[in-house]
Amino acid sequence: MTADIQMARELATGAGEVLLQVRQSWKGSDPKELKNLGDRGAQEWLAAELARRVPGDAVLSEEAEDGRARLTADRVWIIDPLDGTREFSEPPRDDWAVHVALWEQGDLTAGAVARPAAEVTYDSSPGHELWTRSERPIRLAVSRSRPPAFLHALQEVLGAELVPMGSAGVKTLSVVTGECDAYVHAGGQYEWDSAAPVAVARSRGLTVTRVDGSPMEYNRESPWLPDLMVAHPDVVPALTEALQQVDLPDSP
Ligand SMILES: Nc1ncnc2c1ncn2[C@@H]1O[C@H](COP(=O)(O)O)[C@@H](OP(=O)(O)O)[C@H]1O
Ligand SMILES: [Mg+2]
Repeated sequence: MTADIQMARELATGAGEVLLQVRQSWKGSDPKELKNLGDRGAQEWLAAELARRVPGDAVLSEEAEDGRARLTADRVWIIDPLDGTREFSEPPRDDWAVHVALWEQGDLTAGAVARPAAEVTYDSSPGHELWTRSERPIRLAVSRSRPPAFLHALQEVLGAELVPMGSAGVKTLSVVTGECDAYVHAGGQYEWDSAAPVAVARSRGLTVTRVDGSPMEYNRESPWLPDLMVAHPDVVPALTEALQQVDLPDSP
């Protein structure tokens, strides 16, 4: 494991501990307040750790203003301090995550996704064998709160099962573990929603592209990165064909 992957892992896990404490000590009744406390607590802890450990690196975070410095930086940490904010605010749900990725000169070079309430952290270190797919209907991970309309069409074309859950990180991890065969999203997301999950998924031998088959690219001027496909390689031909038959949302 490289030092950067180790650091991504420590940061994701550490922010997860902060989030668990926030959830445990919360005595309020408005879930919005819990969401805000979580977003802020994890962001503050991650920002302080990054400033202390790698003061020369740039940061792109869902919860901080986007400075231009990252566009000329060699190293950019792309972080989502709390992905699946909605699920975080619904204890005891555990389908929420912390995303920490590192982009260096054109590509993701490290990433970790923590699922604090499930007590697991996955990272992008090499050496993990891809799981073997057995014959079964294709299982697609899908947002539990706002499933994109095209997924129902995709489900029909493929004869697939939809598996609802919160968080882009958790959905990607469901493909990493073999619970699902693919996670296909379109219609809106940002770089921080997918960077760390994509780094982990690639390291496990999964296929990761935009829904049109083009590569996922990070640290672009606009952090808007509205679609992705993470899939076991065995289902990619069927998925690609099915995607051509459904109406995908426009990706501005
Ligand atoms: N249409 C859309 N536009 C912008 N962001 C979206 C989106 N659909 C999903 N996301 C983001 O992707 C993450 C996973 O969402 P979901 O669980 O519904 O699939 C959430 O991140 P956050 O929880 O960090 O805001 C959510 O905000
Ligand atoms: Mg997010």
